[in-house]
Amino acid sequence: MKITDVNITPIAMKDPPLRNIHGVHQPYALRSILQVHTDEGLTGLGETYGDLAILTALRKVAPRLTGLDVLDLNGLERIIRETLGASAGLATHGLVGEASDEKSVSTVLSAFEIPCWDLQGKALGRPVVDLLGGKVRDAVPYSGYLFFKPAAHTPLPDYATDTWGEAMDAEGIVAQARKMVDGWGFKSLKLKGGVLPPQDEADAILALRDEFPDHPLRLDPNAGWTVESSIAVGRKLDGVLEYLEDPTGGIDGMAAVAREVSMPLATNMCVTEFAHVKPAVLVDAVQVILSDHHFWGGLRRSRELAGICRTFGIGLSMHSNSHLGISLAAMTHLAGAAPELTYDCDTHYPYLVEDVVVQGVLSFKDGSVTVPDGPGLGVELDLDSLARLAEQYEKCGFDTRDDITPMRAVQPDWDPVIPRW
Ligand SMILES: O=C([O-])C(=O)C[C@H](O)[C@@H](O)C(=O)[O-]
Ligand SMILES: [Mg+2]
Repeated sequence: MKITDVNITPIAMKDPPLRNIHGVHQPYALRSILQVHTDEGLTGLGETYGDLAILTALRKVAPRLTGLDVLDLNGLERIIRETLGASAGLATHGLVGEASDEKSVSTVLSAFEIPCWDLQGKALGRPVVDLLGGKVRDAVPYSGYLFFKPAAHTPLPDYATDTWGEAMDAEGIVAQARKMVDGWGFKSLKLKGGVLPPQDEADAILALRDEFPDHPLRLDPNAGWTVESSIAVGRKLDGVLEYLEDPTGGIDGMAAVAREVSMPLATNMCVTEFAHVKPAVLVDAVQVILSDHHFWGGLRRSRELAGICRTFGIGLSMHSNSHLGISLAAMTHLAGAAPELTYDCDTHYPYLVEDVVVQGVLSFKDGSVTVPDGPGLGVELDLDSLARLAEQYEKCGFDTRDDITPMRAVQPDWDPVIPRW
């Protein structure tokens, strides 16, 4: 089956004012939706970041894929490397570690690899999870992702504010967690930190522990703390956290914290490509790696990462960014076939109010998503929704994720310094 044509559609989806170390989410999050058409009349779906630099790279690669066999993933990688050249360097928003040429290649590779898996599954009449070796679980557990947030964006966007309300202290976070747990059934909780002083965030975790005595808890300040602050929080939360995620920056910084705290340290910032694994292992910097097929190079590479984690006794979890149903399906197939993945995966999905896939296939029950059993990814594009979100992209006025500028609308002297505390 050969690729005949590729459509890449940038879309914008409404997104609540979620806070993080950089600032606050814009009122619209951007994604690129890929439709890869073939000479057998089948179309494969994909979803990745919508930032202009990535969109430009995708558009450069797409015409060169005509004639490629959808099973030839090595050929796909070769074309991408040839097209992007040695200086592929796409800037990232910084919350997933440093940009690099290799990471850019991996990001673009993943974007096209997912539709190829979708096509392979559709051609065989089998779900992607079967192509990855078969199910090790019928449903993939996700964790409830908590964010400090104001009630509304500043300035107010042209749509109604979200239903989550304000959560700028421990009480607000517990209320948000209650909604997540009661509404979605999540069995574990992750708090996005780096917003309040570390001791206040530790207090929010302790409040969550009181309210949810049996839920594994995680805290992730995106490298917002010094080594000293990280150790202080780690000691305060001894026995409370399932893992502490990226408390501080860099492999050496994480190693210094790891030596002094009892809980595992997790990362989606200091080990984000294969070249980072060896230096991290040598100093035992991280005990859990959060995979993310979007920047680790797709499903095949994510399986390789899982094998490396198994080899070195490193735990495997899964990272997320604001995403839609195509990505949720890909994440669920991958996790559904990965025995190494023993932690609940991250997802931003509860914050989503609109999607490009036909509803009904992907739903959360008891915090888990059943692995779709239709051919390929098992999800179908809703063309009307795609057109509406594409129009929203044209009108929204953003072409790149930027959490700093909207923060300055609230606090003009905002300085996104890392580490902050
Ligand atoms: O685990 C993480 O670091 C993330 O999920 C990064 C995201 O960009 C998150 O910080 C967000 O959505 O603001
Ligand atoms: Mg993280």
